[in-house]
Amino acid sequence: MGHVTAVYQIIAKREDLEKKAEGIALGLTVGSWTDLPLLVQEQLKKHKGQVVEIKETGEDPSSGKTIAQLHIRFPGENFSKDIPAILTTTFGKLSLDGEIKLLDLQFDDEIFRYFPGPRFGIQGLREKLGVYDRPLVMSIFKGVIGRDMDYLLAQLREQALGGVDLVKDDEILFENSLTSFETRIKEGKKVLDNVYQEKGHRTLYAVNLTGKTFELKDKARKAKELGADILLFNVFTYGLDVLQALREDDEIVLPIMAHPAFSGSFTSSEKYGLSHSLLLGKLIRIAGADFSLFPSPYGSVALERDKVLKVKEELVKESVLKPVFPVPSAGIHPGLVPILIHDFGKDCVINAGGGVHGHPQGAQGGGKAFRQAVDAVSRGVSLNEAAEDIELQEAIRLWGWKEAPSN
Ligand SMILES: CSCCC(=O)C(=O)COP(=O)(O)O
Ligand SMILES: [Mg+2]
Repeated sequence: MGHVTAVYQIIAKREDLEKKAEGIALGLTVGSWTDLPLLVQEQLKKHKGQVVEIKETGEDPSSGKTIAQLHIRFPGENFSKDIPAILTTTFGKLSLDGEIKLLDLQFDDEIFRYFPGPRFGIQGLREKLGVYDRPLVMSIFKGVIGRDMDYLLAQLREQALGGVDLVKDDEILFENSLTSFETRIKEGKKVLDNVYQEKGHRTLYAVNLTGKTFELKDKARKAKELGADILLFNVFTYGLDVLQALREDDEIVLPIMAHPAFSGSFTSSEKYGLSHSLLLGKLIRIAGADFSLFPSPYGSVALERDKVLKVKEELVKESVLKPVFPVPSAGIHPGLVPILIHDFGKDCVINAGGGVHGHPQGAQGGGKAFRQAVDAVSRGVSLNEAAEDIELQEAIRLWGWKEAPSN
C-alpha cells in the first residue's frame, strides 16, 4: 500500500517537539496508542503513523522558540490514492493547529504510480512547436476585458507577428458575451493560421478554461473539438484534483497550463500553509499540468530566488513523471532574459504581459525584443552589444537590463 512522509516545519518549545510529533503521528492516524489493549495495537499497527525524524533548524527570533522539521510517515492503508485524501490526512485539521507549515510530501513508488503527471511535458510541447534549442517566449493578452472580438484578435495577431511561441489569456478573462470561450478558440485559430501562412511561425494559444467545476470537462472536450491548442487553468481556485481529472480525461488530451492565482493564500506565510515548492512544483506535477506559472525572483511580484529555484527543481528533476515547463512570470521585460536563462536554463518559458505590450513599438515590437534577447543570450552576446536588434535596444532603453552572474 506504500506510504507518504510529510515534512512539517513547526515552531515550539524544544522540550515539546517530541510530544508534538507523536501527537501528529497518532492524532492523524489511529488516535491513542499506549492505552490500547495489545490485541488492538496489533490490529491497528499497519495504520499507525510513525515519527521518522525530528530536526532542529533554527530559532524563531520573535518568540525564542525552536524551529524544527518533523518527518512523519503515514501508511497508505489509511487513505485513497488521491490528492484530497492525502492532503486531508497529512494536513487537514492539522493546518488549523498553530504555527505549522507543510514543507514537503515524499511519496514512495507505490503511491506515486497513482498519479499521471503531465501528458505532454517539456518534450511533447517542444514537438508541438518544433522549437528545441532555446527557452520559449510567451505573451499575455492585456486589457481585453470589455473589448470585442476584433480588438482581441488584433492583439493576438500583433503578439504572434512578434514571434512569440505562445499567447495566453489573462487569468481574469472569463466567459463573456463579447469574447466567448468558443469564439476565442475558433477565431483565434484562424488568426494564428494566417500568421503561420505569412511568416512560417507557429504560435499556440492557451485559452482560459473557466466556469463551474462540473461543467469544465464538457467545456474542455468542446475546446479540443474546436481545435484549441492549450488550456489555461486557475487550478488553485478549483483544486488540484480537478486539474488531475482534466489531465486524465482521454477525450480532452490538451496541454494544461497551471496559473498560480490564489496560491499565495496557501504559500506566502513563513509559518503557515504549504511551501511553494510543494504546491507550485511537486503537486502541480503529479496532478498533471504541462506548464507551471509562478512569480520570478526579479519581476513585480517577486519571490525569493531560493524558493523559486526549489519550485523549478520539483518541476524538472529526474522522475518517472514527465517534466513540467517552469514559467517564471510577473513584471518580466526583455532585459531580464539573461538572468532568467542563467537561473532556469533553456527549458523554461519566458512570459510577459506588460513587458510585451508596453514596448514603444507595441506588442509586435515587444515580442521581437524578447526573441532577440533570447537569441542574443543563446549566441553568448551581451544584450547591450546586440546593436542590430533595434526592438531589443528600445526595450533596454525603457526598462534597462540585468547581466547574469558569470558562474
Ligand atoms: C504571478 S505569475 C502570473 C503571471 C500573469 O498572469 C500576468 O498577467 C503577468 O503579467 P505581467 O504584465 O506582469 O507580465
Ligand atoms: Mg495575469
